[in-house]
Amino acid sequence: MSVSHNTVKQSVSVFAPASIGNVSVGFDVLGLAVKPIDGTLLGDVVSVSATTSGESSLTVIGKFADKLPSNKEDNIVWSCLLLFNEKLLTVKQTSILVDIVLDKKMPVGSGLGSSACSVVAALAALNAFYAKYHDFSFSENELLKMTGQMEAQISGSLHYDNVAPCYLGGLQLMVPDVDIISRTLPNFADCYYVMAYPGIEVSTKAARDVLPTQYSRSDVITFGQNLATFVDACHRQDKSQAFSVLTDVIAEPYRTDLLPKYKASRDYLTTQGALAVGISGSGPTLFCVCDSQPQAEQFALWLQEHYLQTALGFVHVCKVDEVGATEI
Ligand SMILES: Nc1ncnc2c1ncn2[C@@H]1O[C@H](COP(=O)(O)OP(=O)(O)OP(=O)(O)O)[C@@H](O)[C@H]1O
Ligand SMILES: N[C@@H](CCO)C(=O)O
Repeated sequence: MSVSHNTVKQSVSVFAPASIGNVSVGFDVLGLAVKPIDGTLLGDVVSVSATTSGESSLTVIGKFADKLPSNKEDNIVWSCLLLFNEKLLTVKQTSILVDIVLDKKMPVGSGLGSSACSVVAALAALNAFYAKYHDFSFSENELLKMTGQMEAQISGSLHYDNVAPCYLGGLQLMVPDVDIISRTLPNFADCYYVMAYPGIEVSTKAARDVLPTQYSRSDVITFGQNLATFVDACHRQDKSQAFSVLTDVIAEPYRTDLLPKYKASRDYLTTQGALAVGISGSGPTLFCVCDSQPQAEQFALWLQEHYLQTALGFVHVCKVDEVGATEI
């Protein structure tokens, strides 16, 4: 046996998946992690390694690297390192110097939880790196709080509906309890989620600015009834009941004008038998639910032809990602 004298570089890589924020009935309080059935990594990857230069660095690679600010201080991954070090300083009176590589696979302003993918992959990778080489890690809840803080910094408001499913996997319901933050709901194992990103950008902030500040009593009642019925149906595994109420009265009616071809596509897919169609997060990605793979593939082809608007667009047939952020 030969013995290598090269020192093995201390390194950790984490993948964080795309997610559907809101899931139509849970504005800011429901989110679902998804993964393409063909094995495509739909999400960001962050690698953290021990630095040899005496100072931390950030390198951004990947298909959508050029959509991010060129200045590292404006990249949310850099803010994650600063926050992680601030917390470390508080509990361990120390901080780390690392080289970070962000593989930006997710389009920005897509409705797929792009900033959440970067935030979750970065904080989970830093935490795993510190656990592996320094024997300490923040708890799941502490880390989740940090992801929320970073998501709020970038989007201007604190909502966990992308970071929670991205970190924890599955279907997540945000609860108003800081010691819990998010609960995993049962989802429907035989369902497919066709995700169609048209290739245009809609900023979360702009899509929030078009929303009313007040709602009518009838909308409030419909919202509460749909969300409660959906959550109850998930627990009872009553698929037809769950998807029959997947109607958004809070955001979708005001956002459709920002999404060319959305309304016509939703109407077509619904008449063709989709269980539900909605806007993923703040758009422009459309999601369509069905419980047969051939039908999902057929809808994917249709969306490819009718919903995409630029060469950057794509369609994926997905299932629920039950795992969330994972070391690769
Ligand atoms: N690593 C990063 N990933 C994504 N956006 C980043 C990142 N670093 C900085 N940004 C900036 O943050 C802003 C993110 O905007 P926005 O909240 O609309 O995007 P998003 O989180 O990608 O959207 P969505 O949740 O709809 O996928 C953009 O201006 C982008 O340039
Ligand atoms: N709940 C958020 C998701 C986007 O990050 C919204 O719809 O504005």
